[in-house]
Amino acid sequence: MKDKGGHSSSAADSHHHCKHLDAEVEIPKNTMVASHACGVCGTEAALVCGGCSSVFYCGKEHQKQHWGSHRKECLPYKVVASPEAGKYLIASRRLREGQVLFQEFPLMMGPVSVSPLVCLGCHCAIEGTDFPRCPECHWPLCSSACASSSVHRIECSVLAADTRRIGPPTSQGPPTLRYDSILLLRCLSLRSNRPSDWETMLDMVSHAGHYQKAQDTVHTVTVRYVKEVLKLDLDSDTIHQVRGAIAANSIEIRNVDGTKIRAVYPRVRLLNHACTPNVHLTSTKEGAMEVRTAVSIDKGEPLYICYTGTTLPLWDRQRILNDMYFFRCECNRCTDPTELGTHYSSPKCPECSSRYLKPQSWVNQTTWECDNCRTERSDTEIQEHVREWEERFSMDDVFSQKSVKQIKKMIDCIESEFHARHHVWLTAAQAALRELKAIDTEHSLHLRAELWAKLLSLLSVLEPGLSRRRGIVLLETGIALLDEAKSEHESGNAFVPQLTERLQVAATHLKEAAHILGLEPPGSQSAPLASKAQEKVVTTENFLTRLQEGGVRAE
Ligand SMILES: C[S@@+](CC[C@H](N)C(=O)[O-])C[C@H]1O[C@@H](n2cnc3c(N)ncnc32)[C@H](O)[C@@H]1O
Repeated sequence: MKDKGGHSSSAADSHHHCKHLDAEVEIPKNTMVASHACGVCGTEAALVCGGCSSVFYCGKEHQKQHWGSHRKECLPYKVVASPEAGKYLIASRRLREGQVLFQEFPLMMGPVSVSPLVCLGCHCAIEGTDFPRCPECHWPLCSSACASSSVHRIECSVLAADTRRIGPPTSQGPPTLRYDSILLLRCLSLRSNRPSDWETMLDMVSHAGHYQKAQDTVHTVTVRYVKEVLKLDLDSDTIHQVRGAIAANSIEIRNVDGTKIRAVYPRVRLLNHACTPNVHLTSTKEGAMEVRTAVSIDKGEPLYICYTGTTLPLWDRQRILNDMYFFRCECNRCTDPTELGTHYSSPKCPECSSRYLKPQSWVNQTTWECDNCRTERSDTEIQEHVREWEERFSMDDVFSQKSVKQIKKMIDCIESEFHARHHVWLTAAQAALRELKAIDTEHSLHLRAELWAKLLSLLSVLEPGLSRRRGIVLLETGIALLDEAKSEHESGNAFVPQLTERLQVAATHLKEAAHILGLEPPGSQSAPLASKAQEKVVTTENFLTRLQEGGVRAE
């Protein structure tokens, strides 16, 4: 856990200013300054702002003079590039945890590539079979009014060229790739409607060449539909490029009704990937994306989000990154054979049972080896073994009708086969917690508290700092400890020092939960959870006070 600092934001800011002016403004040796003019007097500049590297000064005097206005624009991050990772954002000064770096609206949004029926006007799911269609292009809508929504107007006349109605989905059914063309058409429309956004679109990394080479079905069908059926007046290369850019840069978000849609953002798209992210994304209720640091970040460190989900095993993360983003992840977690001490993807050695097998490299098709008895297993064997266990425990009803004792026995059995931080353990623990919620015995409360605490310690490694998910797990762990303490106290068997200790831990977790969830943008779905965490802090502290006064009664 990172230190929370305890500075007020204004104190932290003023600290940045001083450091910024006194220590960070020396221009790097190789920087060309001849072509730059001082941002104040226009004469030749010798210094660059160390914060954003975008404003130049003839000397410190003018830099100090300019800071009053420049500080509002001086960005805490900047864009750099490398041959291996392309362009990406790095911290341009030390960032404290929980700092909002920027908020921005999408360049464009639209349905996910393969989607169930969704309205092209408001992006809400279309229910039932008797839905209206746009009178011009015949695509399904949730209401006739949505035909005239500004977002649907972008593509409607182009879609209407499909007079044989090959594109519009005919009825409710499984998710269809026909929706893949919608965001593509919207992004292609930027060319004539919003030239500077079109430049941004063309600047995005596109893996179109890979898709074409692999004859990717969705990519091929969509590009052919746009070119050959809709007869869009654009060369095929540009259509391929933009479709590839959308695939590599769009982010899945939730529409107001919870439907999955996707959006491309001008700056968020510059965030590279790591399997343990250090920045956190949240949608605001106005539809902007807020980018916030999850942990404190040193100057020069890249800013990372996780493209795959932090709780997938090693091979699933690598497969997604390889197949969709075309790179091999070499982050701290993927290059550490213990995955930061969690052994998240590895089983116990089947021969000596004293160690966990470790991948010999982080690529697929590796071998896994025990560093005690040197037993080896192939990647395929390991994945199959883990998958078998996972299938048993990923079913929703795996623990239904089971007693607390039976649930505990099944979890113990997993812990004898895998590390207690393995993802099979996580899958099972989540299913067990859903079931235990409905069982109100002391035994159940005890197991709940134990599982939540272990889950929290795992998540604190996989997704450290101020992520919303970690906030929710802190809240649940705090509540579980509080409930356990109340129940023990009511039963009359409680040992007060032990109870006090447990309540103190609960209060710490709940306070942190309230802090993390309180950082979510106003009006977001997490706002009620922040209030709930705050209420539980009060309950826990009252309980503690009464316990210390000796006249205890649990609420
Ligand atoms: C959303 S873009 C990120 C910005 C991108 N680097 C650029 O140059 O525009 C995703 C692409 O960036 C590259 N990328 C992202 N994270 C990476 C990493 N950790 N290592 C190597 N390449 C990475 C991959 O090409 C990926 O498909």
